[in-house]
Amino acid sequence: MKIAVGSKNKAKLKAVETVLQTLENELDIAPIDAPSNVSGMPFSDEETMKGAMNRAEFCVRHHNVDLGIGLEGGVTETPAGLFLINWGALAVKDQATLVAGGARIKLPEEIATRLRSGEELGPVMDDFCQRENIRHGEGAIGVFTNGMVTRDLMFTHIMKLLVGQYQYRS
Ligand SMILES: O=P(O)(O)OP(=O)(O)OP(=O)(O)OC[C@H]1O[C@@H](n2cnc3c(O)ncnc32)[C@H](O)[C@@H]1O
Ligand SMILES: [Mg+2]
Repeated sequence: MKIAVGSKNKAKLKAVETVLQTLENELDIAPIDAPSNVSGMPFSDEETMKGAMNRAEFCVRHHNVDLGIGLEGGVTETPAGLFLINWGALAVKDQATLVAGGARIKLPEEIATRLRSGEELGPVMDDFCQRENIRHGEGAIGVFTNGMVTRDLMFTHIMKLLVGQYQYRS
């Protein structure tokens, strides 16, 4: 099975490999710089979902693959504060794109304030933790859940929701 993933982020690629390996041994997974065509820091469910769908659909439009996967992180305002959110999309040529949402947690007010003034979560997290490339590893969700749910585990759940829907439809 040929798969293109619209990202080179390590946490995203790990989740895609983990879940697709349970389907088939012969996997050909290509990481692609697919444009999300949304802002670098999406600020709503709608925008984050659109980013995931755009990445997945770009993969099947521009590459000869069976499946295109798009995973996108963002934030959204709620009555309880600014929440970290994630969406995933699975595209197959000439079929409706499947979507699924991930676990969400409230970000600390110190982080939320910086995002509301226009900064991106990736660099803000590295600065906050005084470490590099948190977005490729445990992610903000891993940091603020004490490692209980890391970014790759959260994306693994989204991937299971996508692949399960794909199997149900087939
Ligand atoms: O290379 P891509 O696939 O774009 O991966 P990314 O890490 O930039 O991830 P997204 O574009 O999906 O996320 C949008 C922004 O939010 C940041 N972000 C999202 N989730 C994060 C997390 O759990 N930890 C740190 N940064 C995160 C990310 O670094 C971007 O600045
Ligand atoms: Mg990004």
